Amino acid sequence: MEHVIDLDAVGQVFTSSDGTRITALQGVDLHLRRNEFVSLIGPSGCGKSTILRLISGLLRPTEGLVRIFDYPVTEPRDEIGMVFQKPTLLPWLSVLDNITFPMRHKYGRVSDAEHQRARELLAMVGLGDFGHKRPHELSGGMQQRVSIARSLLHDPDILLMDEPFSALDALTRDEMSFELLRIWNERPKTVVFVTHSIQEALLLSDRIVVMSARPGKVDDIIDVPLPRPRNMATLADPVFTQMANDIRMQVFSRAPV
Ligand SMILES: Nc1ncnc2c1ncn2[C@@H]1O[C@H](COP(=O)(O)OP(=O)(O)OP(=O)(O)O)[C@@H](O)[C@H]1O
Repeated sequence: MEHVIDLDAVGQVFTSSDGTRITALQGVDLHLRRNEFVSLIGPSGCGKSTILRLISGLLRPTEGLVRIFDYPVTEPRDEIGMVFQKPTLLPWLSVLDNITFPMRHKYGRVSDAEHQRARELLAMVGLGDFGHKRPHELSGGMQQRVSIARSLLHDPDILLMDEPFSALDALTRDEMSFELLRIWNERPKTVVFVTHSIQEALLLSDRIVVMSARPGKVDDIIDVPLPRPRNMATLADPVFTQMANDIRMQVFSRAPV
């Protein structure tokens, strides 16, 4: 099985402003396959976002090795798209210009083909008629759709998503999960998805990485055998309910009191 992302014995120690050393990650081994959907869950501060930053090349590990397509990660790369908790759109640009902004920023220009692709992506996330609007004219869910479209403009092989739906209301959140599954189905890629929601992780993932409290380690990697395509009926599947309970017990039993 081909690995797209490899973390070998990765450790991360931060030195805080008062000189205290914080071991955020210790001995993390992770091997993620092409086009699989993997969620990271675990208690607050166990290093989930740190893992995304290491994969993205925004951070270099203090121990061990991070590789993408077998090459050590030394800097941010074009094969990777990122979506954060907040949509981080530029308020003075139109929705379409927000989507093409990273290209314009990096290469100084945006080709006609990229403009066309931006319009297609906007249609794909259900906002075909909103390209000329400004971000403040859109709801939170719509803004997050724009940031997903932006992350897909250069058709990355890897999509890193850091609690992308956590700022949304429960209904929009479910809707966005199904939408993400549809997009992932249309444009398969390796997705690493950080969430605090066990349900969200189960609904979306092929595998769930359960992390233990700081110093963050991989506690368990759980295969999710639920059939695809997943939909509303998946939420009522007895396997879903049982797994959600089991994982909840596992996470709580490891969390610091
Ligand atoms: N730049 C930094 N300097 C110092 N400490 C840091 C830095 N970045 C992260 N940390 C610490 O490393 C630990 C892991 O942080 P990280 O944000 O990866 O956790 P997380 O699991 O994503 O947390 P949450 O679920 O609350 O978002 C935390 O204790 C955090 O305070």
